[in-house]
Parts: sequence; C-alpha cells; structure tokens
Amino acid sequence: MSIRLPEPFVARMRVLLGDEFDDWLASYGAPRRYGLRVNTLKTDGESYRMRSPLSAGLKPVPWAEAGYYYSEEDRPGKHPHYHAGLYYIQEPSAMAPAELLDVRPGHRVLDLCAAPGGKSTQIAAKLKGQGLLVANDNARERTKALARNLELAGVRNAVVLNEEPERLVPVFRAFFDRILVDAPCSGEGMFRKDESMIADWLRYPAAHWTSMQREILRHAAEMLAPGGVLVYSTCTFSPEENEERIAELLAERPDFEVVPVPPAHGWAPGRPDWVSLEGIDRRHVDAVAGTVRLWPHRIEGEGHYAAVLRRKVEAGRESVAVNPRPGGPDDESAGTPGRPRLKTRQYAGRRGNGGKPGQRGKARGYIANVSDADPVDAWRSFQEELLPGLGGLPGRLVAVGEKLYAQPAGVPELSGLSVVRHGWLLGEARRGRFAPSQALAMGLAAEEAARRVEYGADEPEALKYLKGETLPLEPERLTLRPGEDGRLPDAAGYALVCIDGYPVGWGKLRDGLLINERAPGWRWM
Ligand SMILES: C[S@@+](CC[C@H](N)C(=O)[O-])C[C@H]1O[C@@H](n2cnc3c(N)ncnc32)[C@H](O)[C@@H]1O
Repeated sequence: MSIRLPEPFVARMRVLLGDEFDDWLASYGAPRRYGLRVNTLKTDGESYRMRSPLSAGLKPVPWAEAGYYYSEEDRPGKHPHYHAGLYYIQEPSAMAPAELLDVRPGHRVLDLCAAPGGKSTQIAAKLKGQGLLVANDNARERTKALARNLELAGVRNAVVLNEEPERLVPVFRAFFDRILVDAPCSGEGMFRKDESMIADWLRYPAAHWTSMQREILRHAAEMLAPGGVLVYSTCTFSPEENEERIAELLAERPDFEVVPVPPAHGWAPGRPDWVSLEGIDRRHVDAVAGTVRLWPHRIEGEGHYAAVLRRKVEAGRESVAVNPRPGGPDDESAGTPGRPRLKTRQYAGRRGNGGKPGQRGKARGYIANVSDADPVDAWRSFQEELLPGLGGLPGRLVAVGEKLYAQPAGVPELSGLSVVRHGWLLGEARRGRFAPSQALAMGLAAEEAARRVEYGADEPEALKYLKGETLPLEPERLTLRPGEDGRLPDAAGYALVCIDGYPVGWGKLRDGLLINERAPGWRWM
C-alpha cells in the first residue's frame, strides 16, 4: 500500500471495524475504480454503452441508472463526446445519493452543496427537463464549474445560486419536493482516490465539519415540503459526520423520519452502535440503522454514507407547500405587476419565448437587426430565424443587463440572492444583435436548428473545431432545415456545430468558411 494514512485515523478505524478492519485496510492497496455517467438528457445509457468508443468498454454500476465503470487506460475526458456533454466523469459511489433521492420529472429539487455539479447533472437527467433544479454552493469560485457542468450537460431547467443556506430559507421555505445535502466533510472515504484530502483531514478537527453539517441540515429541513424527501450524504466514515448528524436531526425535528434503504449491492446498514451523543432518545439512534454505508472493501467504489429522510405530512393534509406549483393556476411568478424589478426584467407569458418578433425585430441579413438592445426582441428574431424547431419554452424570459435567460416556471422572486444563473442562458444582445451562448448550443437538439454543420468524432475537423479553429466549409457537411413557411434558410449566418449528431457550439457561415464561435473558455486545450 503506497498511501500513507494518518495514524490516528487508522487506529480509530481499527476500533470501529473490528474483524473487518484488515479487509478495509487491504482495499487501499487495491486499484481504484473509475466511473462515468451517461447523460440521459442526450442519449440513453445502454445504447451509448453499445457504441462507446472507449476501448475497454463500459460495465454497469449496479446502483446507478446509466452509470458505468470504465478502464483506467481509457481517457474519457479527452474524447469529443465529453465535450458534447454525453457523459459526466463521476466516482461510482458518488452516484448513489442522487439515485436514493427518487427524483421524478416535474419535481422541485434543491441541491444545496452542489459544486462542481456531479449530482446536479444526475438530478437534472432524472427531471428530464421538467420541473426545477436549484443548484447552490456557498463557494463562489466553485459555482463557476457548477454552472459550466450544468451547461455542458445541456440542462435547461436549472437556477444556480451562490448562497449560504440560511439566506435561502425565507425564499424557499417548505418549497422543495426533494433536497440533496451532499455535505462538506472530512473526506475519509476519498483518500484512495485523492490523497491530497489527507492534508485537510490533518488540518481540520472533526468539529469543523460537524458544526457546518448541523447548520446546513437544519436549514435544508426548513426548505423541504411536507411529504418531501431529503438525502444527506458524505464521503467520510466518521460517525460524528454521519449517523450522529441524522440522530440529532431526528431528535430536533419530530416531523422527519428515516426511510430505510434496503440492503443491496453490497451496501451496509448505518451503525446505531457508533452513535455516542448524550441525551438523545434511543428511538432516534436506532433509526439510523436504516441509513447506508458504502465500504470500499465491500463494493467497487470509494467510501460513502447516505441517509434518506422524509418530512411527514400532517394528518389530514396531503401537501402544504406554501409556494405555488410551477405552471399551476397560482403561479404568479410570470411577470407579476408590482414586484420589485431591480436590475432584472422578466417577460411573462407561456408563449413568452416562442412569440413572434415585433415589427422592430425584422430580420436583415443573417441575424435580426433591432433598433435598440432589447434582448427579448433580439432573441425572438434569432429564434424565428435560427431555431424553428425549438418552439415555446415553459417559464419566462429574464433579462439581466444584456443577458437573457429562459427561467423555468415556478421560481420565486430571487432579488437579494446571489444568482449565478437565472435559468438557461440563451445569449446576449449586443448592439441589437443576439449572440447565442454556448449554453444555448449545448441545450439544443441538433434538429432544432435551421442550419447545422456535422463532423464525426473521429474526424480531424472535430478536434480542430473544439480547439477553436476556423475551418473551410465543405457543403456536404451543412444541413438546412425549412422554416414554418417551408422555405430553406440562407446558407449564411449562425449554424449549430454538431459532433456525431450532438451540438458542441456555434459557428458562422461566411465566404465558404465556418468561423469558429465556440466560446473561448470552452475550447479544448
Ligand atoms: C462534497 S462537495 C459537493 C460535491 C457535489 N455535490 C458534486 O456531486 O459534485 C461539498 C460542497 O459543499 C460546499 N459547501 C461548504 N459549505 C457550504 C455551505 N455552508 N453551504 C453550501 N455549500 C457549502 C463546498 O463548497 C463543496 O462544493
């Protein structure tokens, strides 16, 4: 074993694990397993597995829909399909918490500690574009990766926030059907995957993590609707960060109960016998036997812990969510008069995104030229010309400065919160012209665009495009889609660039060239 585990950690695990200690310790000498999750917003897991370009093939992770093991010698992060958002590289055990959350299309879901977004992208896939995902993290820098990963995955119905949980509570009290708390933790279960975490373990005492976890869980509980489900997870072994946090929450919140996780896949039950909190009713301690531990010596994956909790419904009340359901008759969020609109303009209406452009938005050349920089007019002209297949989007348009977002239905007023993404970032109106975003390209299906240019993943042009090069346009690569009037668009202007049929960015067709419009921060280095 080459990893140097901290002595006090090993000594403690010896006491906790007893007879199992030797097997556990031996797992640090075993090779770690690598995982990826196929993005079912774009393709389905099994059909992708059958045609996967990874040389050693993909083997299913038993507990995760579209989750697969890949072989160490493959480099999936270096394949064009990664840049098309066809999969997310994720440690296999880390796929378990979002599976346990039981997300259904249409749910309102909060991922409270979400960066860099592995579980958020997994949740978004389960929502299938319906309902709402609020992905939050309190670390500003990390929310950039979070937003980017959601965009790479083509997620249309997410809002990204950068907040402390307590500041979210007044806005989202009893709002969510599902909440994931993938808590910051001492990371003991990840030492084999990432040895650098040992330094953090040595630096911070357990109380550093447990006080954070306690506060985050308390605030999360406030935001769960009665009848809703909350999953708490960590990638650590210490009972203080796992079973003790759950027993404590149960003692504080009699309206919460553990939903036992059935034993499967080699997962082990939580350990009431490791809880050493004083003054906690035995019932709450015993209940943690229904939580689950993933041990690296019992499964093919790293160490994890998860608890599934349900907020009970009061007798006689089916649901008491205090906020209107997205798109329901009480959904006033679409442009309610009198709401404070500071730097944000919201454009109401179910037809909002699909409406016809006004007279001002008449197309001139390959992109509409409007008389002022109203992003909505510019977008509508762009959409009419470039995206005849997109149709109306649910929710509303939100303009922030020059940026325009399609915000999913049912999002409450966010003013006062630090918002990283108000929804699906469509693009920016610059001097009246609409510049489509990379996020828009990634969230489209190829057939939604009026013009598309196609490359195969194994063609050198695919790599050149991903690296930001401008390419000669070979006419056979261009597909034009007729508009509603049956007429083909001009072969000039913005085109959606696709690899193996999946969008990877924009280009502009001009003078026999495909001018590369792939956003600079997204280019293959
Ligand atoms: C285990 S990581 C989350 C990993 C993420 N769920 C994923 O699957 O990619 C824990 C995250 O919690 C964030 N965090 C720490 N304290 C927080 C707090 N008080 N509120 C919200 N997020 C917090 C950290 O910045 C970190 O990104």
